[in-house]
Amino acid sequence: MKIFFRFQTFRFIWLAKPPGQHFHRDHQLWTLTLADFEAIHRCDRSLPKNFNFAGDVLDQWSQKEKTGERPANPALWWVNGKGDEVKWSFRELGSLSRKAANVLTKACGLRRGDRVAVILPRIPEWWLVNVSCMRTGLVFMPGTVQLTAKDILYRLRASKARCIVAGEEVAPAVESIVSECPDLKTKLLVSPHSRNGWLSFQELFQSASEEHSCVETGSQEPMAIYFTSGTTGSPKMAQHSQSSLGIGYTICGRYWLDLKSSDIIWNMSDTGWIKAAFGSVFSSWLQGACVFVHQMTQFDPDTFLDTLTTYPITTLCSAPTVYRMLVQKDLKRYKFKTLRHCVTGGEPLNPEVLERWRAQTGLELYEGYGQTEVGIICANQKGQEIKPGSMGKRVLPYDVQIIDENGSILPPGKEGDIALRLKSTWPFCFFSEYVDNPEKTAATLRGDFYVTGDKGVMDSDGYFWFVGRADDVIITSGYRIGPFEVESALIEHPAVVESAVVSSPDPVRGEVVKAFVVLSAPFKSSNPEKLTLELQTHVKNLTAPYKYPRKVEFVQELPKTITGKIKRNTLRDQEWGRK
Ligand SMILES: Nc1ncnc2c1ncn2[C@@H]1O[C@H](COP(=O)(O)OP(=O)(O)OP(=O)(O)O)[C@@H](O)[C@H]1O
Repeated sequence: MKIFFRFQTFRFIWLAKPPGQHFHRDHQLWTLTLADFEAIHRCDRSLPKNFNFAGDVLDQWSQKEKTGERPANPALWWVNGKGDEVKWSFRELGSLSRKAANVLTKACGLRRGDRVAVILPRIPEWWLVNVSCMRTGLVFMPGTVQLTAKDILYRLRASKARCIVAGEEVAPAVESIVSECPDLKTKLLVSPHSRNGWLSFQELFQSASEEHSCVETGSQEPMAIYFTSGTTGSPKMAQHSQSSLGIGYTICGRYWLDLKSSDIIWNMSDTGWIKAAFGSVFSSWLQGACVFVHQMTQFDPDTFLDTLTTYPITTLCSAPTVYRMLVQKDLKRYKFKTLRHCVTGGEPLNPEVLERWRAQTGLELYEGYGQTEVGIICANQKGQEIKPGSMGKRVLPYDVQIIDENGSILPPGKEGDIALRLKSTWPFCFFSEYVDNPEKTAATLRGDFYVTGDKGVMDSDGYFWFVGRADDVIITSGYRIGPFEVESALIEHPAVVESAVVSSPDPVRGEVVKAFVVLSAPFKSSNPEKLTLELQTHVKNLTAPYKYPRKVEFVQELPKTITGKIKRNTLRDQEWGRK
């Protein structure tokens, strides 16, 4: 409720001023267009020397609003399910983020290039702080509110952050470790209440000026640091530039998300992950679309479906795990009047889930494949035929290939490492480096390629098929087995909600396939031995028989990262007694 009133006040202040009075033309306006950005992707045009997403993109949309060239669609539409709502136009976002920029530079004394850790839930301030970091040249480092004190300590120390912006959810955790972070100078609290030792964002914001000139950042200047999901180890700090994020998501916003300025996109990602930057900032705002946010603290299928039927959302972006849960419901009961485009990624999407989504909603599900480091690499783009189970075709400007251990390109149909060919220069939409970790950055290279660490196959039509993370591939009796194929076979059985397939030690074969299975409600009390046999026969009938899980364990849930990805390595370590 507090947030609502606060922002209603901002809105009132803004509307009380004559339109345009506080509009700033910071630099470069309209020297670059979306067509230019696409030309950069196609390598038909070089990167501009300077680029700033706030000045060169957001302020352009603000200008278009002024001249009526953009539909009357908010830039940000936030709800919390309790009746509170915030709607900002691009002009409002511009004016509010200039105030926030002054809070960061004047009141907090931060300087261009300083790193700012931002641990906020899905509240409008997250977008304000993000855009104000762009305006001031500060390096934005988001983290999820689910981080523990230990996680926060790791992030603050590794990044040498100068400032942390957080809410009350994590303030006690920050206080418990702050003495171990000598580089941290400022703690900025986003809350209606004050707290000892913290500056109050709300108070400083109220009195901050709207006058601010956007910093003229270089295209390759650092813009953000993203910690990877930590699916396979400690999160790595992938640093992105103004252009890698600010221009690099043009093609996928246009052709994968199929966005136009009249669209309203609901991207479910937590604010701590690059998927939030991708879907709720860059891809969408490059196209001038409205970003819809529901501040759900926990995913709840019923609230989710109500939201989708209540608001005029046109585009949905969510992880496969969400679609896996949704297809358990009777979706035919819901009318999604405006929804027309659904995408997913971050994990493999089982073909069974795609088929069930299609059958129940009449909508396609467009899968994309990407990484924090390099953005979207492959996707089923609008207009392309979808092959269920495939991640689609390569996305410009990437030249995606399957290579062997020597860096040689493998022919279609052969399994190998999914890799991106590097021309003479580092692609502009790549991360710049893993901060302070040149060895890790160098380890991603093999000959002329950047190696993703995933195994896959390309077919003769140029579609890519995910086999598994390189470490997840199971080698048994000389056969190589990708967990995804076995999991996809298992989920076709009505007893299986989801599963994780890993290697397990075996005295004869070295390792064998083991499946951890979460059962659907009607099968929860089945006889385990009988059901194991049934599932094994089912997999043998659907895939090459040697892939069937020799061991099956029924579990209540699977270990997952905060982003919802299955942590197969945890189960594998457990099997091999490595814990
Ligand atoms: N459509 C997809 N199908 C299969 N796997 C996917 C898909 N999209 C993403 N992934 C997986 O997610 C990985 C990228 O995720 P992210 O950048 O969040 O880091 P992470 O690899 O999960 O974490 P860490 O590097 O810390 O272990 C990809 O390398 C791939 O393994």
